[in-house]
Parts: sequence; C-alpha cells; structure tokens
Amino acid sequence: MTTRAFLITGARLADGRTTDIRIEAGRVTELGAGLDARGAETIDASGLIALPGLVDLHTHLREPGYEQSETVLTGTRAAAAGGFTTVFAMANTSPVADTAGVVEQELALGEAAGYARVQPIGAVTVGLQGERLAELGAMARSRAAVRVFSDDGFCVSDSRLMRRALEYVKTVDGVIAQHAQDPALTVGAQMNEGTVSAELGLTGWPAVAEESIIARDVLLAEHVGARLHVCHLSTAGSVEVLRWAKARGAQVTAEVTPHHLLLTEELVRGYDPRYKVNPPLRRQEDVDALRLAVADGTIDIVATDHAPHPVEAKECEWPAAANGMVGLESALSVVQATLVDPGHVGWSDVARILSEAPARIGRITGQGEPIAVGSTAEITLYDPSPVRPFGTDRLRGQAVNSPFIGTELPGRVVWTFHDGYPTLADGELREPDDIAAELVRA
Ligand SMILES: NC(=O)N[C@@H](CC(=O)O)C(=O)O
Repeated sequence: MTTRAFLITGARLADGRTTDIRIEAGRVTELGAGLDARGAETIDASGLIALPGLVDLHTHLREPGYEQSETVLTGTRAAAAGGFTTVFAMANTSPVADTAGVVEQELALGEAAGYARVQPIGAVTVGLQGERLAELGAMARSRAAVRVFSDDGFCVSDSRLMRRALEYVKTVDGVIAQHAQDPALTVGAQMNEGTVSAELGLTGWPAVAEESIIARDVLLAEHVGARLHVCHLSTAGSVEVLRWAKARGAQVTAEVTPHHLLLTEELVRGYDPRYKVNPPLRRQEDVDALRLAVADGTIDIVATDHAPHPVEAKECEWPAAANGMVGLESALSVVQATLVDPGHVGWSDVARILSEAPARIGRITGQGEPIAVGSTAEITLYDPSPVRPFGTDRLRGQAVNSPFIGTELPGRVVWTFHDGYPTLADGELREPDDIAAELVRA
C-alpha cells in the first residue's frame, strides 16, 4: 500500500458510466463527476476503460527452479504490463509446490516483488507424479491459504486418486483445477489429431483425450459434492460436455486461453515451435465453439496459461520443442479481438471473465471486486483503440515465446494500479526500487 492519493479523471467503467475515481491509501474513496483533485496526482483517463484489476487463474512463474525461463519478479512485471493485479502461480516449479514450505516461499517472493499478488496453487500429488496426494491440508492452512490445487502439465489420471483429492479439497472449500488429458491417448502427441496431423505426419492428440477426462471428473465431482475447475478447455466437444455438466447442476467451472480463442492448427504447417502448446491448437470449429461458450456463460473465465520458455527450448525442431506460450501481456488485447469486437461480450463481461469470476473460483478476497467506493484499488486502465503491430517491445517478462509477435492486435493497457499504487504508469513499468520505496513509506 502507498500513502499517495490519485485522481483518475473521465474513465469509462465496465458498465458504461463515465466517472472520476479517487484512490487513497489503497482504496477507492470517491466516484463521480468533477471530483476535487486536491492532494492527489491526476491521471487523465478520457477514452480509457477502467476494469477491476485482472486476475489470472493460470500462470507459470517458473521460480523456484526454472529461473532461466521466468522468475516471480519478471513474471509479475509481465502481469502488471498486461493489466493483471493477481496471478495464481502453477505448481510445476522445482521443487514442486507440493508442501506448505514451497507455497509460502512463492507467496513471499510475490510480496517482495510488489508488482502483483501472487497466489500459489498447490500440487495435487507429490512431485506431480500422480501417485499419492500432496499435503493439501497443510498448504490450505499455511500462510498462502491455498484453495486451488492442480498438477497442471499432467493430468490426475488415476480415478481413485482424483476422487480422494476432490473429497479432501471439499473440506477446505478448495477446488481441483484439472489438466484434462488422458495420457494413454496422447503418447508422443505433437499436435491436434485430424487431417492436418495426418498430412504432416505428426502424432495426433485426439479431442477425446480431453473430453473423456472432463466427463469422468464431472461425475466424480458430483459423486462427492466437490468443486471441479477445468483448465484450458480446447475443443467443441469439451464445451458440449461442460454444458451437460452445468445442466446437471455439477459444481464445475472452466477456463479457455486467449490463444485457443484466436489461433488454429493450420499454423503448425510452418513448423514454428512458437505454436506448440498443451493442449494443442485445434480447428476453426473449435475456436468458434469456444467463443460462443464464453458468450453464453458455459465457459466461466479466460486464463492465460502464461508458459515462458527459454529461447533454446523453442528455437529447435518441432518434436524437440517445449509446449507453451507466454500470454500475460497480450491477453486483454486478444479478448478484445476475439470476444468484444465481434460482439460476443461487452466490457462488463470482460470484468467478469478476467477478474471477478477467477477471484471467486480461487476464493481470494480484495481482488475481482467491481470498482466502487470502499473497494480495494486494484484497477486496470485500458485503451481499446484500433489494431497495431504486436512486437517484442510489448513483452515485459523474460521470455519471448509469444505466438502473437508479428500480428496486429487492438488495444493497450496504459495504467495498472495494485494495492493503490501504479505498477504500470502511462505504459511504463515502474522500477522495482521505486515500488520498494513506496511500500516502505506506507
Ligand atoms: N501449457 C503448456 O503448453 N505448457 C505448460 C504445462 C503444460 O500444460 O504442458 C508449461 O508449464 O510449460
């Protein structure tokens, strides 16, 4: 928190109202037209949309263990540049985040960096090995107060273990975020299974490997009365399974990534490993179904699956390349391009799918609140202006494995306020020393 006061003038809220916003000591203290600027730094936000600070339920921060890809500091700088004020950090670090000690370390690294709230996700199984449950209770009771558990990168494929995990997290109001991929159906898989994989001679990754696990997990979650969250939904069939699950009243939520809302398997034809990702890019029919599923509320949220990799893991032949794409800095622009501009959703839906719903699913407070008097000052100011080239200058983390480099995307995040202070100011990231000094003064 900071002692400084800010007056944001002429911003458009997600519901369309234009207002000034006064921020003091980490809170929104006044809303309305023509507010008094006394004692405050004024920010002219005419033409900008004010959204509640974005919350990403699915970020890979890589620290501890893979600092050559990303650190908590560089990853949260990317988050701030993309308008995020909270990132849920996936557990596939080294050591794996499967103990109270590691999740508390992750939390502390986030606090020290100061760019965004880092909310650790705990592993479901020890070492992501899928053999025995990790210390779910100890992680939930730790200072990190973990509520989201995931072996992401791997599927909890053993049905008995998945059932036990669901039973366990129910007792702490937690959720299992499942990476739905039947490993037996995807041995050696390199891309989506279909005519393109047949033409290219690459081992295919069938849609049913995802859909069958989602269907099983919905039944397991219903059976034990627990919450299930499905990570990175990628097929039209998965949308159908989810519709069926929600119609039955199952406590299931789901996410889609920006890249699955925009890109298709056709890009694999160029063998550029930037397009290699888990789950793989699918068909245009899948992209269309995913967009409609966000529009009608079947898919609850957009989550980035920000997966940074070093250059050597991507500048190699397709089969040897790592899966994953960075996404924090481009997420809001891709959401505008794929959902807002075509008329599928409005800005109040964007506030829901990129802030309010992920905070609710992850059971965190003080984030994802509509901008109102008394709410925490977690605010993203976004300029939804026309398309422009998306270049490496837009990437503010350590890795450059973005599939959007060289494309044109609309919009730009201009200011990000976290805990009442700007982590991104007029398009420029604040320096760590400035943020540290601000936090000390508070
Ligand atoms: N989404 C990805 O393509 N990669 C993820 C893990 C994974 O889901 O394979 C990563 O950690 O790199």
